[in-house]
Amino acid sequence: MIKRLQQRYALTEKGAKDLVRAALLTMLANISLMIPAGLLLLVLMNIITALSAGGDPAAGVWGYTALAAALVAVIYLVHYFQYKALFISVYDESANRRVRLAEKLRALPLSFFGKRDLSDLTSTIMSDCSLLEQGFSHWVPQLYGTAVSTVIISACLLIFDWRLGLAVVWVIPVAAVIVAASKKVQDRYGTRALLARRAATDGLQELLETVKDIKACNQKGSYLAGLDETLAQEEKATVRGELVTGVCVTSAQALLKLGIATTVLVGVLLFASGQVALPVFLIYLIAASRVYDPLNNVLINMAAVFGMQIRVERMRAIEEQPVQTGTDSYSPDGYDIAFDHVRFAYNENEGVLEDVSFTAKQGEVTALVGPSGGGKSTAAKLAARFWDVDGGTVTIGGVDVSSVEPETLLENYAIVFQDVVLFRDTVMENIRLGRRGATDEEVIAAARAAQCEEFVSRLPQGYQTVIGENGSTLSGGERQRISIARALLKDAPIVLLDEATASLDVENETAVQEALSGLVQEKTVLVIAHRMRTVMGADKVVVLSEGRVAEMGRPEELVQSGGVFARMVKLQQESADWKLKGEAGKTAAHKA
Ligand SMILES: Nc1ncnc2c1ncn2[C@@H]1O[C@H](COP(=O)(O)OP(=O)(O)OP(=O)(O)O)[C@@H](O)[C@H]1O
Repeated sequence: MIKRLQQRYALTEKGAKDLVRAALLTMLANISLMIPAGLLLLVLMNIITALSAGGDPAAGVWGYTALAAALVAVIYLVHYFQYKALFISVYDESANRRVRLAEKLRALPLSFFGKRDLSDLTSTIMSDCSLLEQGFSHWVPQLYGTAVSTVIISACLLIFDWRLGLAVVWVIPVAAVIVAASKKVQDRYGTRALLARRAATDGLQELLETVKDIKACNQKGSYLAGLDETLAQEEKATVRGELVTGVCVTSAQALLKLGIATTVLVGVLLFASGQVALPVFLIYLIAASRVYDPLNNVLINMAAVFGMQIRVERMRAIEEQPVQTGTDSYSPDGYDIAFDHVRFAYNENEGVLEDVSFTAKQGEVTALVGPSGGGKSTAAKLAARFWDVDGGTVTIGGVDVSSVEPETLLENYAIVFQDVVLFRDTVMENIRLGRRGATDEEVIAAARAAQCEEFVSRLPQGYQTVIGENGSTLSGGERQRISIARALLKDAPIVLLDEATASLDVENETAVQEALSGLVQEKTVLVIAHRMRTVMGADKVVVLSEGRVAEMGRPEELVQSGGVFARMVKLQQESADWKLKGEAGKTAAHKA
């Protein structure tokens, strides 16, 4: 049973055991609430017997009082343990689930994130986790616990007096059949509402991310009309879902109320014909409401329990994703990066790299150049095992990167990407990310070498200034210099630079180039650069065009050979002579 619960609700073994414990304690709590009715019956029967025999109706009052006090203590204890089982252990499992999910996301390859919508992932991590937390503390144990306690109490009621018992319990299986029969419909409408809500969240997130471009393109009206439509669809789907649930649940609840009526009817008939005593009749009336109360609660939450399954599936889909694994320690022979007949595609049948072979030697700068979309960034990312190749191998000092655990592998890489990621933290901490544990002096030295000093000194609190989300308070060039400082601080044997100096002005670029020359000494440097100034200083150029190596060699040799590279150099020289010219309100490119 534990295994089945684990599978059904994506729980750990401990989580499943806690769920069973919580359900058992809920069952006990429900049953314990019936005990006062039993005691009341006992007291009433004794009083009636005493009165009819002319005895003292108050006899045994102290005994009953002591029994009642003991029962209160038992009920309190059962509810105390139920509370602990429901909330404390369920929240433990929930915390573990979140940590497990975060660990999993950390270990997943980038290909996974490329295929998943970010807002969908965020909602799985945030809202699905919260909903499951609520489900396992408020709904699921109650569902199972109430199901068992209802069967037990119903059996007792039927055994004690089957006629009154039947009058109370007949509605329960009928209500259960209504709910079970409506499960499919509730599932269908619940899923539609969830998908519509996701589409609305996606739309809102996209709006927030792209509001600048939408305004710039003057598309606010048409974009908002589309978003309005998505929100209207969500509203419609949610209302329909609620309506279906409402109809099913209210029908089942109304039926339960009918049970009280049949109990009264049967009870009055039996009492009038002298077949049951008044206290028994009254106790069945009390028992009826006690049985129906927890059932009512379960019915209210039934739709939510049905809806939980979709979220469990989404959670499980993430948990079952294959992760990139590998050894935690490796001993490469130097740090040459070698691509050997590498084949790679992001999506099936859409090859990006085909039969790519080249070596970036340690102590040299290897420049990847070529037309846009040729596969330069992809090759650099494969070198750091952001993705795994589909064919061939990528090795570092002779060790296949796919055999090394990604985090261990990345310890040997300093990477500067085109799209710099900064955190809402101080400049100091943003740079320290390059090497945790670096002293303030080391951070400042790296920042100086990356030409950050000049703009940091202008910030209100210098290195302690908190920069906005993703460095929004800094210019593109400043963000990139922080990223270079990080790489300098890391001082790793392999350096990957993707258009590292693209956002810098000429003056800063020269300074940063100097800093980078210090960084790259004795290292394996793979640089992606469109600017020929950067490329001509490289030891080796690999021209990637349409995913294949078109040419390879020293830059001067390639210029001489008159191939693709020579053509690129010529084009860049020509483009340096072009300028924009405004003419009668029109701006056009003309050759000067
Ligand atoms: N995450 C991704 N998912 C799917 N396709 C991608 C992804 N990243 C890149 N591509 C595709 O792979 C091809 C190579 O892209 P890549 O970024 O490696 O080229 P590049 O030579 O670095 O281009 P650029 O010089 O413009 O940066 C392109 O067709 C691109 O559309």
